Amino acid sequence: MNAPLLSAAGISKTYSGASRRVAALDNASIAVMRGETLGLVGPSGSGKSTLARVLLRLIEPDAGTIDFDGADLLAQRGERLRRTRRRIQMVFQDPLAAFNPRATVASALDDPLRIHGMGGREGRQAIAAGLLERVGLDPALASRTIHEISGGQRQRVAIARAIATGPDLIVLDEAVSALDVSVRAKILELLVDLQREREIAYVFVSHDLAVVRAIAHRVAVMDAGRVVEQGSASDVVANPSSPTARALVDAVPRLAARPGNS
Ligand SMILES: Nc1ncnc2c1ncn2[C@@H]1O[C@H](COP(=O)(O)OP(=O)(O)OP(=O)(O)O)[C@@H](O)[C@H]1O
Repeated sequence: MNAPLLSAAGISKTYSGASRRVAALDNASIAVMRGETLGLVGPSGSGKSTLARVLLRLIEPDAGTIDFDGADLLAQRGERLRRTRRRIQMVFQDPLAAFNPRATVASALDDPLRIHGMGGREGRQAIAAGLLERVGLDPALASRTIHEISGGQRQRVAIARAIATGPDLIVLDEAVSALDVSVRAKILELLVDLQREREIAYVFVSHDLAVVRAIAHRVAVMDAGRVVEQGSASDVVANPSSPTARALVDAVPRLAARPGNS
């Protein structure tokens, strides 16, 4: 069997505030294969976002190891880490928070290309136009500000920015949760198409099991900072083995009623 693209093992993280300590991750482990989508589900506060941010090296864990494509991710610093960052991108729930709202779409796309030294100024403009087209946006949107486009368009720009550097992995944290149902379906379709085209792996964090069921090959179920169950998306939905997964499935009657739907 092939080695996973990313494998995180024994990850623990405690937040220490002035008055209390929160064990957000407690010995959590996941693995993601190249080109696959791992759905990360669990109740509110179970540690999904913290684990996503640990994978992106936005939060340093207290314990654990992360292997990314055969290298120790947590040991990487400086130029070595910068090169890896190009290969692990992110899309978050609220693109308004992720972008400077007064920046133009063109500059939002130019940033990662410039930072990673991809193309000269004109080359980057052409790449950005191609990216916009690929995510289903009119390249004429390039001159608008992030503030001036719709939520669905913003999320497409976020996806364009994420794929700009040719990543192997994109971590998506509630990336479609704020979108209405029809826009959500189109964005999920785009993500699936991009994955097929470019063999990108996704870690797809969502509180919505129905959405995860639609996009993920495998699912990891989190509770209280631990991964309590991992399996194929159809198995976890049809035969949840942990009380946490059972509760998530029961909360979506439509899913429980259609276990054979794969
Ligand atoms: N910066 C922080 N400082 C202190 N505690 C935090 C911080 N971020 C998260 N926590 C706590 O850590 C735990 C895990 O939070 P996390 O956001 O990772 O969970 P989650 O599963 O993503 O939740 P949700 O689905 O509600 O977004 C929660 O108890 C949360 O209150």
